[in-house]
Amino acid sequence: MTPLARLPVSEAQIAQVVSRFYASVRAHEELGPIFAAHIVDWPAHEEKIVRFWRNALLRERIYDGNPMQVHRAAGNVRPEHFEVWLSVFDETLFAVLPSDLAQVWSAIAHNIGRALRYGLERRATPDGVPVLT
Ligand code: HEM
Repeated sequence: MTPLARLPVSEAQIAQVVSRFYASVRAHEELGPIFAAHIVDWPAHEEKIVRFWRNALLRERIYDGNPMQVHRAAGNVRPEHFEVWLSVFDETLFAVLPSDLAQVWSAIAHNIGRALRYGLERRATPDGVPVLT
């Protein structure tokens, strides 16, 4: 599959994954409080994330946010959280979707997670020089 190919996933499947994933996140001992510190309107958050995934997987131009900036600005999102987030996400994908589809979406999520994590690790200093810690 080329990087620009659309994944054979339906809008309904994306909505189902997002809804089930955030239900698990809300109940998760470590992730729950991180999100609770930011999200007051869960339906609005989930709608935004559905648009994010429809943009990433179906190439629909319906999300134009900046996740890198949002995660940096959140203040309580740390690089080590990505592993936990991705394991809950994988659990959700394989529970909801046929496994070949879950596999491909999972690989895409891990790539995005790697990029976001890298962005968090390279925290910029006031003079613009990244701190590589
Ligand atoms: C592959 C991994 C991840 C993806 C694809 C992802 C995606 C997103 C997206 C698209 C948003 C909305 C950005 C916007 O407002 O436009 C968001 C918000 C958020 N994410 Fe993530 N995320 C990931 C990992 C994480 C992790 C590891 C954490 C921390 C445990 C996290 C915590 C949050 C929080 C708290 C918000 C809401 C921030 C706010 O509205 O102030 N995310 N995420």
